Amino acid sequence: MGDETFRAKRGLEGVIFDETSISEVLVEQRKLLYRGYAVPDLAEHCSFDEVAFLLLHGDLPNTDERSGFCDRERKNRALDEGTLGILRDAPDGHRPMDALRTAVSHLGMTAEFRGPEDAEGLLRKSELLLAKLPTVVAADRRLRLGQEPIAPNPDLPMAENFFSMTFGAAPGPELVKAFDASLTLYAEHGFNASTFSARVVASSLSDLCSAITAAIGSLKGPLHGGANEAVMEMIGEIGSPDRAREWVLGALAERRKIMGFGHRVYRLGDSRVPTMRLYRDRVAEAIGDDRWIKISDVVERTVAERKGIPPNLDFPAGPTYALLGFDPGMFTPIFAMARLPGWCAHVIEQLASNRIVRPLGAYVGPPERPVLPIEARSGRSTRP
Ligand SMILES: CC(=O)SCCNC(=O)CCNC(=O)[C@H](O)C(C)(C)COP(=O)(O)OP(=O)(O)OC[C@H]1O[C@@H](n2cnc3c(N)ncnc32)[C@H](O)[C@@H]1OP(=O)(O)O
Ligand SMILES: O=C([O-])CC(=O)C(=O)O
Repeated sequence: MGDETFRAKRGLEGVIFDETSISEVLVEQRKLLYRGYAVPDLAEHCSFDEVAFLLLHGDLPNTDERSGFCDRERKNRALDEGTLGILRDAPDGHRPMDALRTAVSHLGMTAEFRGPEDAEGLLRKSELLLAKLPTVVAADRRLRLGQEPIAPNPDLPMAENFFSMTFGAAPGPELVKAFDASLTLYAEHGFNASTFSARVVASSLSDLCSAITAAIGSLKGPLHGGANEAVMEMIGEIGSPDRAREWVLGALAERRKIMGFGHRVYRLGDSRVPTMRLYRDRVAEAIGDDRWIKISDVVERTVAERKGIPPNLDFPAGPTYALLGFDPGMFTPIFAMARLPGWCAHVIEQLASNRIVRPLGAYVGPPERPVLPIEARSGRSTRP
């Protein structure tokens, strides 16, 4: 053991890393507040653009602030040729999250993203990313299917424009509202893995696009944002409600994790699930297809009975996106579009009172030993 001898907090469980005024998770009450506002109220009464403004600027916008914010968002949606070229040249069979991560990394080199990263510069660049991420996600989806990207329509609000760029048209208002509410539910969640990644990168005084690139890489994993895709893969594999119980019991017997269940912070249940479930059920009813819900219900009951573990937001969100017509590869990129204002707010907060993030590790490797000449070394393969 070296000097750094102490018990490691693996996964940083229970560690308070810093103060934040962006969101508050009230575990016992199963509540989540964004800057003091209850998230189900925001999902019901506000659009995602207002929530993005709230996270980035500190409070809900008034009418003038909202119209200025939305005008800038509509004006900045288009991608430069270079970034579109990255998407066009992406290898066949690529993962959509890889395309998104690479596109954001590329955007960071473009002229639009140059300039100082003082408070004003960070807000300007955060708003640019907010406008451009949906365009990247929709364009990549169309190119993957061999279709030409559809240009953003500045006459449409954010959610309608995203449907238009993806499918050519937006569905009815009830379905658009369900999608928009899901973005609000995904927008921010404290010091989760991807947000923490963004803050770590920002803490070395790197730059916003590098921080967001890292966050996207972290979100992609199935233990975090990638779970919403994995949920739908599981439901698809189960196929019908009468196979669901057996499938779950088999997976648990093999000690496999059931995607969309469990949470590091919410041991009693994810505060966002009831709201997402409500919108999922509305979408299923509007479409007249409750297949995924019936399977989900059996999965949820079986996991509760055998493990006592409640679902997290990804569990109802996955089937909602499938019902809205998105392919599973788009689910985690949609999560990233939604989480973008949360990530940017955290980078801004980190830099407002920065200290480089540099924890310690408890060394458990070999003690000090001499460097032998190469002929005298036993080598790894012969080591006991
Ligand atoms: C929006 C989001 O990002 S929410 C998270 C999305 N991720 C998922 O849905 C992936 C599935 N869930 C998981 O892997 C975990 O619950 C995590 C990653 C979310 C949390 O991980 P941790 O806090 O480290 O919990 P950990 O993995 O130690 O689980 C504690 C116990 O519950 C069990 N457990 C936790 N989640 C699950 C699950 N989904 N299925 C089955 N068992 C589970 C573990 O096996 C462990 O049991 P043990 O003590 O008998 O070994
Ligand atoms: O908080 C977490 O660890 C994961 C999560 O639910 C989120 O990022 O929305």
